[in-house]
Amino acid sequence: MPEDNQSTIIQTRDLHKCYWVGTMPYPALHGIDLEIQSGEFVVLAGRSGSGKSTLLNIVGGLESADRGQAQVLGEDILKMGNSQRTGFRLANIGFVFQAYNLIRVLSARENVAYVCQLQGKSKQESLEIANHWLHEVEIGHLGYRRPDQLSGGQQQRVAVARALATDPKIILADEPTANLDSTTGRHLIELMQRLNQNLGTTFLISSHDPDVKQAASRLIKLSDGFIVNSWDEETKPPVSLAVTCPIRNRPFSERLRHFFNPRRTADQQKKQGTSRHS
Ligand SMILES: Nc1ncnc2c1ncn2[C@@H]1O[C@H](COP(=O)(O)OP(=O)(O)OP(=O)(O)O)[C@@H](O)[C@H]1O
Repeated sequence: MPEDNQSTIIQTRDLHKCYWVGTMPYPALHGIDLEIQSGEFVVLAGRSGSGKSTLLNIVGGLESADRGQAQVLGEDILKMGNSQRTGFRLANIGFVFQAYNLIRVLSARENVAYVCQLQGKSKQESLEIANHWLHEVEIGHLGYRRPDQLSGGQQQRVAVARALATDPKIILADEPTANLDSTTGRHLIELMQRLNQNLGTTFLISSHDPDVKQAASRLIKLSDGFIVNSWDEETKPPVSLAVTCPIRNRPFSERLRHFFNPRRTADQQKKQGTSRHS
């Protein structure tokens, strides 16, 4: 059961992220303040490009941010070095991706066991854990099949078993039903809900899928990199891309350009920001 005394398990403050393609900035997040309590089943909704994956990736320690804080289980994940972050992820966070991301040459149970071996468990113990979780996600009988011998829904169940096998506090799922037909997607989300209720694992899921949104204990709406209360709410234009995309995070060529002609860079960014929101 979810913990009665909920505590904040994920918290971000003023989180900014901008991607660069050559000299063009692509702002993704604008000052995101997020709070997730342990045991919640939260869905991040928003149209394509609204920043859902970016937010999940930063919270999961897969990407850096330009500015702000991201506390996961009380630790500032943005301040960790690479190896510390990898260890933290392995111990505390399970990932489920839209494209399953299974290792093609390994069987379902080997795929699940692999993450346990990364945690330092023996092969035998890891395979036993894998069997347990494959049964939990109702495909225990398919453990010896490779991913290409499984349906999309079955592969995603393997991915969920793999995410759970390390006994994480948090599962981050990026569009987990996007490649599944609606019935299979519904079954998967019901399974995730059940696991959330039985194990108390916190789920943060990004999705466009109405069935997933329906299942949420809380829905967070993202629009153009902002959290909004309703889809009608106008998002603030990224007036200050110069702030969102700090100089030190820009590509070298862009830093040089800015150094020689800061005005031109600001104008270029303003134009870019205006065109994105016009
Ligand atoms: N690697 C990248 N390089 C450049 N721009 C990127 C990159 N990744 C994301 N972006 C941009 O950042 C913004 C947010 O993208 P993100 O993938 O987080 O959105 P999303 O809501 O997850 O979209 P989708 O639902 O299509 O997966 C978009 O404008 C996108 O084009």
